[in-house]
Amino acid sequence: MTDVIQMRGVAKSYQNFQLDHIDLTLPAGEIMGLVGVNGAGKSTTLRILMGLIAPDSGSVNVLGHSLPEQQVEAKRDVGFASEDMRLYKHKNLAWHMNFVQSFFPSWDNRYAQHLAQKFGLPLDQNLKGFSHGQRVKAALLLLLARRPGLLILDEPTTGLDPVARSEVLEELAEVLENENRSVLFSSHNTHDVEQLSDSITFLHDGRVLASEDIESFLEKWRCVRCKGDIDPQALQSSNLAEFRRSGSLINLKLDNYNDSTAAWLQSKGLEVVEVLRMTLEEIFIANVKRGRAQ
Ligand SMILES: Nc1ncnc2c1ncn2[C@@H]1O[C@H](COP(=O)(O)OP(=O)(O)OP(=O)(O)O)[C@@H](O)[C@H]1O
Repeated sequence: MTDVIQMRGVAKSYQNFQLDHIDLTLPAGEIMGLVGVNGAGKSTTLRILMGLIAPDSGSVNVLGHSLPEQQVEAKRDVGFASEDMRLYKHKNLAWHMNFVQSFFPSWDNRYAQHLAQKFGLPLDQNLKGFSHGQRVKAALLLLLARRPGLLILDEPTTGLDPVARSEVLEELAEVLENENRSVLFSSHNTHDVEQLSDSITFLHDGRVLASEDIESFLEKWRCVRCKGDIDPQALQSSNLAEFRRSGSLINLKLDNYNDSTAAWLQSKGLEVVEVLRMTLEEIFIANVKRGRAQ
């Protein structure tokens, strides 16, 4: 399988922020969520991939094209949507469809009509009268109908109410399920990512904390409740993300949990009371806490 995105050692410094040697790989046909809190560096990473920002160092390859040298070729087959993508409020959706079609020979008009119907978008109404959710859907339609080989979406669900968010996600999930699409999208929200993605990259403070398929994350992380008294220093391990006393219990958040972990805890004098699976949100927070401590 070929990779549609390869970033190697990409760095970018701003006055108060540093994107720190980012390695990112997206295999063809996969959907990856880039998750991080505000200011983690998600937009900067996506903008570097679109050739909108030049990195200070490192290499970037998109759809087999080296950036920035071959960005014209790369962009032809990439659909990029971000919050600052402007649609013309005084034109209707049909006008926008014609407009995009005139630039992209790959435009699929039947598919565009199908999506307009599916998203419930009127073709003849000026976008001024569209709700925010309708505008997000219109922007997605204009991207998807170009049938790009790679979609890069910067926080596609930001600013949507819960109902519109769930509609956009459901429709996007359905559209993507039926197509062999490669997608990289950013989000603050692990629930959005869980619905859509095959894999997740957690970004924090300009660094990649972890990057894996969702199943692996869910398999490897556990919250372990133990009885006993122990100095946290005695449990120091790169797998321990959190140590918290709660009454007579100790709560541990552990990465790379396996059969030998309980035996290891017992050897430290702890009695394992309960082992719980963690949600992706809990795993994200544990990753951030561990990242801060390192
Ligand atoms: N042109 C710039 N000049 C200086 N600093 C910048 C510039 N662009 C971004 N930054 C800084 O880089 C950091 C990362 O910003 P970025 O927009 O990539 O984060 P993000 O993860 O997308 O955040 P959000 O979720 O809030 O959109 C921020 O601290 C921001 O202030």
